[in-house]
Amino acid sequence: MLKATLREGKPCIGLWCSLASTLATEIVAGSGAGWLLVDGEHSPNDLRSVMAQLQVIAAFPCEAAVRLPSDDPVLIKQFMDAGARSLMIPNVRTAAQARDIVAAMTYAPDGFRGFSVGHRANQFGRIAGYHQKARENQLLAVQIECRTGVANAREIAAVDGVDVLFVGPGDLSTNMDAMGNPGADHVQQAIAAVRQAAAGAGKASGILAPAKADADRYLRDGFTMVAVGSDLGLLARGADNLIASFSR
Ligand SMILES: O=C(O)C(=O)C[C@H](O)[C@@H](O)CO
Repeated sequence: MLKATLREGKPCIGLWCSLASTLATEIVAGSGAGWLLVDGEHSPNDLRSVMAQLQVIAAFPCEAAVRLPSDDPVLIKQFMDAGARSLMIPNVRTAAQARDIVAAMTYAPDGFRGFSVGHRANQFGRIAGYHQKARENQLLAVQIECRTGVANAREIAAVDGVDVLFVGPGDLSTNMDAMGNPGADHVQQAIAAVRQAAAGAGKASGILAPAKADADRYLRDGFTMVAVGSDLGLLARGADNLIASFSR
């Protein structure tokens, strides 16, 4: 399981599912990836399409992590009830925000996740003790994507219930006046600071790195939850390159 692997400090290679396609996600789930990110932020996904992708991923030894469009506690409740147990939340900037996200994922008395006796997450009431044990199997990856998040990374990493500091290289570089250039020196320094903040709190760090050289370097540096490509990128670039190969 992704959470156990990361807690052992071991890397787990993942892929990003951006096409909002159950079939494409099912194809990618068979790749041997340790986790898949089902994107609800920048992809035309909704609760039903994400649930359909969770259903197909369930057939594979691959953890489904769902990125929500925001830290909205109503969405956290709905997507967790639909079976998402590993969440990625974009643009987390403060420890207080991280604590609120954890609380939204947690049943009372430690949190305020809405209670329902039966849903997909507990196999419609068939998993005895689900509500009492739910926190044990949940994973929270918070995205650090701006200067404020980087500055607060140590405090965010220290929040109980945060498992991963996950760098969004596109947003981070954009928010650091280096749009589209996460390789800029000052952005790389920020990325390293996030990794170090996570490590200092005994937490994992993650990043999306579709270029192999970058992914290899981030893995060497100590990132462990690393996404190394996406269904969208593989299809678009693969199609482009195939057609171009006949026009030379
Ligand atoms: O900021 C980023 O980069 C990410 O969080 C990943 C992107 O949102 C992903 O959709 C690829 O473009």
